[in-house]
Amino acid sequence: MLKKINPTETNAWKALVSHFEAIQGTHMRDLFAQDASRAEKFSVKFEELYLDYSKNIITDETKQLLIDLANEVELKAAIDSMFNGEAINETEGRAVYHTALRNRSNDPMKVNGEDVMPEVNAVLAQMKEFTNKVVSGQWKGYTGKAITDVVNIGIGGSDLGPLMVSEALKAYKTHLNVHFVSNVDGTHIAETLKAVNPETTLFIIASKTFTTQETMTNAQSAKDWFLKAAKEENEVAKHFVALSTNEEKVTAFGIDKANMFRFWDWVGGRYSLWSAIGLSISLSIGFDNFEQLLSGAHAMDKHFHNTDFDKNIPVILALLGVWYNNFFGAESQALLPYDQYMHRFAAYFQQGDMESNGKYVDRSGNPVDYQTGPIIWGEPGTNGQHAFYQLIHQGTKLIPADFIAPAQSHNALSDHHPKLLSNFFAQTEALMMGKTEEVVVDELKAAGKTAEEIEALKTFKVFEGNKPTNSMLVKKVTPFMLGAMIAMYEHKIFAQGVIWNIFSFDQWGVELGKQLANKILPELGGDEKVTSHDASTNALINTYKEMR
Ligand SMILES: O=P(O)(O)OC[C@H]1O[C@](O)(CO)[C@@H](O)[C@@H]1O
Repeated sequence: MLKKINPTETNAWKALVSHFEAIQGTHMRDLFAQDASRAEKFSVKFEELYLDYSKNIITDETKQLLIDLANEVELKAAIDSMFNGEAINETEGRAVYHTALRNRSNDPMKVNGEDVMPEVNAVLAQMKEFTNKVVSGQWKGYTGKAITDVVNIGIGGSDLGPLMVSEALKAYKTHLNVHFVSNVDGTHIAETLKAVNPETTLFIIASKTFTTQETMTNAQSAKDWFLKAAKEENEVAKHFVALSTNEEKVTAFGIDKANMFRFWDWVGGRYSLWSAIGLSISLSIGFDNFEQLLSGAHAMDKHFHNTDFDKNIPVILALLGVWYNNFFGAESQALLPYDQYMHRFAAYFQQGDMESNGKYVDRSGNPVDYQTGPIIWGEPGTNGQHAFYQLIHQGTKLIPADFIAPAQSHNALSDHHPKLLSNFFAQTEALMMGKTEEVVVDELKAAGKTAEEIEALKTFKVFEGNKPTNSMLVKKVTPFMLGAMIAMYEHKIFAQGVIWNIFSFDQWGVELGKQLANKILPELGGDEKVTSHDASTNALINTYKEMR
């Protein structure tokens, strides 16, 4: 079980409060000038990943105090609890064991005294066999044709992970075209169905609970569309498979249990891409590559579990996040991949982070009086540079940003990649160094501006700098490396949740909206005026009824 320690009552937190006062006004420019070993000291290598966190507003003392904080909240014991399969998701009474799904060592991992590895391995074997059959064309549709298209129907954790990974690893794509339908907006399924042929399309219904409104609605529409062509209900078995923990609901929907890929309640939705939920990934990049993804995550799991905090990448990222979130008052965290294939990475971690750490109640059930999870956002570089970087450079908000890039591109066209990376390096340098008034004035003089013009312009051209960034450079975005990076952020989120004394693995905050939608749905039928809600909601519903 996780200890219930209020972080703000630790000695380390109190020391960090004073240290923050003392460090205010320190510029990273000066920290670099004072210490030639700074980049070396504040960087870590893991496999073919290099993390440079020297462009943060930290000193040796900051780092030590943050590690003291991690020790005082007993982070190491919490990590052990997770890896030991304890029911650390207390409000749902469940273990948090996505690490077992990628446990390539195959050493026993137990929940309630029972080794889960035989079941994990059995589902992996089922996924392998199925993937190979579909990819090789051995699996036939109802008219005897091989599958060409796969449609994954799921939402949240049953969509974002597979979608993000399939996009990030497109360079490893099999011949199958994998589509993702999540939104209950009929446009999503309708547009997808326009592009596929019922004879050659496989539908994957991905839902842990198999009760989610969006997924069940889309699945039913897909089934209706399919049966319009195939006519016979028994053909469904050749075109529909389910990924779920709920066998009863799967069979009630009409999917044969033989076509069901199981997972377990100790796999959280937003941590499920490593489970059967990853079937669309396996079909999209082949099972061997899916296994590589698992291996990368497993390597990061071992690093997180066994490495001292001062070299532990997820812990370092977590502590830096706490530093800005709780002491500098930063409200958000940007994820900026300089890799077009990773264009859904930030969207994926919006769920991963915000559904995990968006909590205002601590582990004792009391409201916290400090900030918890940040707002996660981001877009791939260089697009972001031409959109929102202005605010990061010269706005009034502090936005810590993670820059991520591969040294080797999968598409080494002429000089695209050096140009892309020159932007990455330039941005992090500019954010840190800024540009002083002195330099601005010199530049304006050199450009032939008059003293008057210089006076009028100079303040607009000054960059304060001192904007924190982490830089992650990987050799190449391979399945292994992507697996490692995803696991890295998963563990960062967990470590932060431990520090903030919150439960990171439930998501009660998504329930109220679902309940109300279920109440409102029947009210949208008929023409009578609705009066059962607040005035605003009544007016919206009634105006909708007039307009439809
Ligand atoms: O896989 P399911 O059960 O359909 O749930 C989908 C998603 O809905 C949520 O429960 C809430 O949005 C997520 O945690 C989950 O990933």
